[in-house]
Amino acid sequence: MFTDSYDFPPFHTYRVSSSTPFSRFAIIVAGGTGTRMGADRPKQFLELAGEPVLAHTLRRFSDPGLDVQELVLVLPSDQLATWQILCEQYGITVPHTVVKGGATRWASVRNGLAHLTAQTSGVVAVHDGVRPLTPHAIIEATYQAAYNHGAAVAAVVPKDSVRGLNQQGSYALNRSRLRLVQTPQCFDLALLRRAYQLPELTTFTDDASVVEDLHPIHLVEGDYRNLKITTPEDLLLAEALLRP
Ligand SMILES: Nc1ccn([C@@H]2O[C@H](COP(=O)(O)OP(=O)(O)OP(=O)(O)O)[C@@H](O)[C@H]2O)c(=O)n1
Ligand SMILES: C[C@](O)(CO)[C@H](O)COP(=O)(O)O
Repeated sequence: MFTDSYDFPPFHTYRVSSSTPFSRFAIIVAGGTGTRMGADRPKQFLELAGEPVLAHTLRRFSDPGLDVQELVLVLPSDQLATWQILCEQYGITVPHTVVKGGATRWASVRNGLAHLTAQTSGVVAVHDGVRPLTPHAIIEATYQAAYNHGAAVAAVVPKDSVRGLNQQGSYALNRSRLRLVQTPQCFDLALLRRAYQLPELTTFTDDASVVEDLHPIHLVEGDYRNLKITTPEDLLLAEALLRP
């Protein structure tokens, strides 16, 4: 939870906090093409510290301490064979199920969720395949917060000043009231299913924006190291952060 004066109140409790263990699932979305990276292949397959970006991400979620029961990996529909080759080449043995992605992140998440039909209850994390550095504590805290509140996403305070745009030019925004949203984004399974039955809107940029009309989103303090690999310099930063 954030502790500054603009902390979001815990709007209402979706489920009372308890030490009862709950089932955990994860959907790793890696169905994008990486246009902003401009590489010769989707950025999730690029090498980071000796192995594909996606291998790092999968390993974070397969940490036995998290006890994720089912790991679904969503890939571009024309890249399934590539991933199989990479798994053999790099000896990637993390147990996971591969699902074909869609034209948008929303469609990829929906396809991943459709794979969890056998599951009746629990908390599901949606995580960008291109966030390979997420600390264990952030994943755990987001699962726990979603168990207690129904919907929880990791977010950080902006470090830079922020300006909005208008017809005259631009104007200052109060950054203490803003948060930069990361993944994981964790949800009660039934809630996420309901949200993804609604039509896709062009305003959806993440899962919180899909769910928020149905349920308040609880923010968990994220981590500046939880980079999303988007443009070439992000890969350099990630390499530096992984250096012992
Ligand atoms: N149709 C899509 C689009 C995106 N994603 C995934 O959503 C995450 C965040 O998206 P982004 O960083 O925008 O990835 P890309 O869409 O690949 O990048 P770009 O927008 O530069 O093309 C990534 O792990 C990406 O693979 C996905 O699963 N399916
Ligand atoms: C989901 C996300 O990573 C949260 O910050 C982000 O919204 C993805 O946006 P992108 O435009 O697909 O990179």
